[in-house]
Amino acid sequence: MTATEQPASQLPPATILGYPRIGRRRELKRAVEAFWAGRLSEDELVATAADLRAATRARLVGLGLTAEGGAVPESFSFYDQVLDATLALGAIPARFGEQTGSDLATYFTLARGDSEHQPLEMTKWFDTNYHYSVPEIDERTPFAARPDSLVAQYREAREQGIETRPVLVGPVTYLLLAKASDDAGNGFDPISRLDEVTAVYAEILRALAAAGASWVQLDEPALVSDSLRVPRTEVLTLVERAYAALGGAVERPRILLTAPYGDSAAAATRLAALPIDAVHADLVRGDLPAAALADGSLAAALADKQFVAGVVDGRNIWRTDLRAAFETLGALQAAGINVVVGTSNSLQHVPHDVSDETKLDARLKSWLAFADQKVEQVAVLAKGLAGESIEQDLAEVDRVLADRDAAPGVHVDEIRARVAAAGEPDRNRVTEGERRDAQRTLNIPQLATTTIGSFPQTPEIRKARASFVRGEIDTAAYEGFLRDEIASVIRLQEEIGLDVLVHGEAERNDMVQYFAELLDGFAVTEHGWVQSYGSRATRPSILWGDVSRPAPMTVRWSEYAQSLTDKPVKGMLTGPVTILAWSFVRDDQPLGDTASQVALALRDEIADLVDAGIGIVQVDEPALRELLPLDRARQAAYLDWSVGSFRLATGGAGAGVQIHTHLCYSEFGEIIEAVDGLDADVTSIEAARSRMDVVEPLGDHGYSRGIGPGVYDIHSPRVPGVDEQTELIRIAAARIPGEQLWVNPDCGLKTRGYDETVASLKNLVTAAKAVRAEA
Ligand SMILES: CN1c2c(nc(N)[nH]c2=O)NC[C@@H]1CNc1ccc(C(=O)N[C@@H](CCC(=O)N[C@@H](CCC(=O)N[C@@H](CCC(=O)O)C(=O)O)C(=O)O)C(=O)O)cc1
Ligand SMILES: N[C@@H](CCS)C(=O)O
Ligand SMILES: [Zn+2]
Repeated sequence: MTATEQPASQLPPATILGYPRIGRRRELKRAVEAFWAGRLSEDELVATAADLRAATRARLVGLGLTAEGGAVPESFSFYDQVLDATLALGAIPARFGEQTGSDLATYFTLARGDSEHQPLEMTKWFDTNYHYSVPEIDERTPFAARPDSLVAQYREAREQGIETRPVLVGPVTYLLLAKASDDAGNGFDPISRLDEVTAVYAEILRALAAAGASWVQLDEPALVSDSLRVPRTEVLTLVERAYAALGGAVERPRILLTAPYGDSAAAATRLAALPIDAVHADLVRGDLPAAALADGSLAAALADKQFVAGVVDGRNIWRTDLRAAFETLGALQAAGINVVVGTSNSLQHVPHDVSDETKLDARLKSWLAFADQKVEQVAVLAKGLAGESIEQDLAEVDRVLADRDAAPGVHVDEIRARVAAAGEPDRNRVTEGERRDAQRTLNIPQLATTTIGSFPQTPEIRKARASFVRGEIDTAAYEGFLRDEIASVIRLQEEIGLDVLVHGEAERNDMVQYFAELLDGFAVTEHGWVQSYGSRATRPSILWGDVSRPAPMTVRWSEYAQSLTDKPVKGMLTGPVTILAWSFVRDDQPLGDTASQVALALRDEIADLVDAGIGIVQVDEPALRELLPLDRARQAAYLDWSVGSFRLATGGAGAGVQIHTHLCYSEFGEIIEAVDGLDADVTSIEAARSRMDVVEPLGDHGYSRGIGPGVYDIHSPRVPGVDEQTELIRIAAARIPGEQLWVNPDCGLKTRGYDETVASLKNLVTAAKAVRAEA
């Protein structure tokens, strides 16, 4: 039987794990934000979402997925897939009280908070730049199946003539990503409630089966991570327990269990033995166990199920090497495995469609594949597996890959020679003590106050930039606008009484894209939006060639800001690791090599800033933790090149130049050694939400550099009072000497409004003064 003649119960030969849900023109963002602003009714929002889903399904079928049999995933979300699971499980934390509005109103209250409730915390989803809403679970959290919206979406698709596959975060991953709520007893771990939660999943599956769903997809990326609370071997045992129960349920759709974002090889044979119907593995970042594949034991274990081979990369935008992927698939099929062609993970991390890009260089464009093109690739590979000739497609990709390799700018001899010549001495500054002495001329007070860099990106700033991009205002008008903005931000900081000022980053559309636009080797997109969290998105730049800096990037803005004040103004750069993490990077050389090129460009920028009279330069690395491999075995090598690239960027700064860095979204305790290794003079970190928990490991570690644990949580419009910030500074000051301790917010202020920013910063300065006076 060929793959096109699968029995009805089989998953069709091509599928993807998920698709972007924000819409090709960010229709969902606009609708959701209009709803929040009261400009759109709930019915209108719901209708817009339904239209988007219908368009997505139709497109996926148009691109080659089968309309029947569950090939099309139903992976829509209004805000976040983990939050969707929280609602589907009825796991509303008690602190939100009785929610009397609609389900959607409750959903957004959990996501965003309201005047009485802090929102659920947001944190990074595995090693991606996507953020999920962290479930809060305790011994009493109620669990009750709420499958209504999953069932409704499935039915909606059926009415459209498409039989979709509902997608849900699986029970083990859900609980391992959850945190114990503040009401939980000491030592409580949400995973202790796995059996109850699994029973609720079984009910959800029953409801889907009753609605007619033939397949459901449960995502268990916890299977590939060494960064969770329990060791990976135990995750596998938990998965076995949960799926033995789910698989044994009488009324259920067929279950596809996925293991995206990493290597599940060590678990493969045991996953194959689960009483479910299909398993997936990410074959881009991981493998199948070679020995079990060779001796036939894996195929034997998989005999009663399908295997979704994640050979098309859902994390980047390059055209897949179809010939290599086809060889992998062919070998699996030859080994007797019932193969379905799939993606490594959900395509939610890539933009919609390359053909939307009208300004990209045609040659570069021919190398790219966004979500739609990846769906087509999956479909082509499936045809090949079914015995159709796809040689033309394979040859076309061979040609494209060769063209990419030979294109001007991809390998630039001077850049490579400079990287090769960079040695250890270039990564080492003089000792910390010598630098501390040299930096005394900066006259930084004890408990110095500062901010992280950005001031509010007001609608006026965004509008001015949009007008400039559209050609409605000229360069002089736009730059005049930015200078006025900088002048006003400097004036404001002087009035507030901050010690170390910033220029405010008004000129930046994004802290990575801004640099990518000014560096050679990068391209930027018009419509390549990727969801970062909720309604917010970024346009990751495309790092396609060797990177160099044709001209200074930030110097004139920092120099202008410094000319307006006697206080020190920090220069503000994004570090090499973060520039890589938040871009789509080339996949034809080790990341460390690419990072060195970016680092050298930044090194030149720092030299120019210093020449222009800037004495303090902050190099942000909020993504340092994010890129830490999920697989422990690969972490040391990562830390080596990532820390090395930061040191290469900053290593040219003289002893008197104070280098700052900033990290947010970090489990700081986990990477404290790496942060120490950065050898920055001052590091600001997120700490307000965890009430300075981080200070403890710092004290234990004997941390001797400058440190600024955030005392103002910038994630919500709430204004932290003087007392609250004083208390946090006191906690830090009890552990960290005043000359080492900096007082700052958790992160940049770009998403905040001016009213709350000014009030919060005034309180911050008052609080710092109060604690200074206590010394
Ligand atoms: C610190 N964070 C960042 C991450 N990744 C990045 N690449 N950058 C980051 O800063 N990851 C971790 C966190 C995630 N946090 C955020 C926070 C905020 C946003 C966000 O607000 N995104 C905006 C888009 C920002 C942007 O690129 N703006 C551009 C384009 C603006 C735009 O949409 N223009 C409109 C027209 C505007 C008008 O006429 O008024 C249009 O094109 O239609 C700019 O400023 O020029 C968002 O809206 O989602 C993201 C991640
Ligand atoms: N300098 C940046 C860092 C964000 S992580 C900002 O202030 O927005
Ligand atoms: Zn930050």
